[in-house]
Amino acid sequence: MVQVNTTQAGNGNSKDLPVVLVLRPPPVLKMFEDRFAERFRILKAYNSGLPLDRFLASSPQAQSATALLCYGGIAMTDGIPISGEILRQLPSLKIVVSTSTGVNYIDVSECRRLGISVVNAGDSVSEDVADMAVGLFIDVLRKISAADRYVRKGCWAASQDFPLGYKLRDKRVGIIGLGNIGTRVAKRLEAFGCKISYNSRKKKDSISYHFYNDLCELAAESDALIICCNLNDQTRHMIDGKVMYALGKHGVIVNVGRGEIVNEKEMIECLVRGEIGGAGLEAFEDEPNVPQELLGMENVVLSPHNGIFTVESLESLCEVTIGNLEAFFTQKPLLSEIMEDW
Ligand SMILES: O=CC(=O)O
Repeated sequence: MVQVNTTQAGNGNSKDLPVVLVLRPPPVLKMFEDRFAERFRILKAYNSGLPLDRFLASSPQAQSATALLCYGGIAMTDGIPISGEILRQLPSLKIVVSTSTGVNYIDVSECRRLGISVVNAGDSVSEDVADMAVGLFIDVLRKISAADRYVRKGCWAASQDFPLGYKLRDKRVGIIGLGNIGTRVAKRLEAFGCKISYNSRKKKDSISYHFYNDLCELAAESDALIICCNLNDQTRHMIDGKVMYALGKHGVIVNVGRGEIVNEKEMIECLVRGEIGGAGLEAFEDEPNVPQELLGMENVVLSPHNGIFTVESLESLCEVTIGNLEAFFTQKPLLSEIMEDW
């Protein structure tokens, strides 16, 4: 039997509170621990001093926990995949609360089979991720990061040439995944005078943007592809060399989804051979390891998967996470349940 220290700041009587199991603390829990601790008893597997398997098997509290709070797929952090193996070790589990939007690190079909609900960050961080996508795109076209390096290195003062950028207006942008984030990227870029088309699982009847079922066709008709979709078995490596070849020599790839949606090796080959024009990336296949080749490319803008990390987004993520947990414990409708397969 393992007793875990669940002592929480600002909580004198945590024993009466509903238990929430945490394997690794999500950034939002670290930032707002007091708010969580006022409402829930956080069962901190990471404080047990035991290997996870042993802790889960031997802790009566873990065995009776109905809610699991987790995160994953976001760099600068070290989330744990919520595999079928972990789920099967938690016989009382009824809900998995993800503080990430992407739930590719959760075995969602096993959750369904076991009757466990899954909720994610909902729409709480979409605005900021959309801003990041647009920011990366503008940076690639207008070379803002490259210009910053140029000034700092003294190249301006030394009268060295700086290459021309490209205008944003009139660019044809193909959005891949027109959900909460993709829709916002589209709205923002429309305001800049871009022409929007999209690809998603199915055509959306209420949307007037041109829909392409075929990614190569979308790429051939676009100056940039902005990846905003989920990672799943259908989308893994769907942006490959063929799609990039269709995008063409001036084409730009922006990825604010997950690294594995792009075939990174083929993207690097295309960039090296000049088969695409540039990339703005905040997601990589093996985060936080960014391939060495990308580090030296002036036409590539890199960001450490930090699209959601603003004060405001973490605040609203805290609200939706606590809201989902409270709804679950009081048998009210969940705020952001994942309804279909991802
Ligand atoms: O990548 C960010 C998220 O999934 O929330």
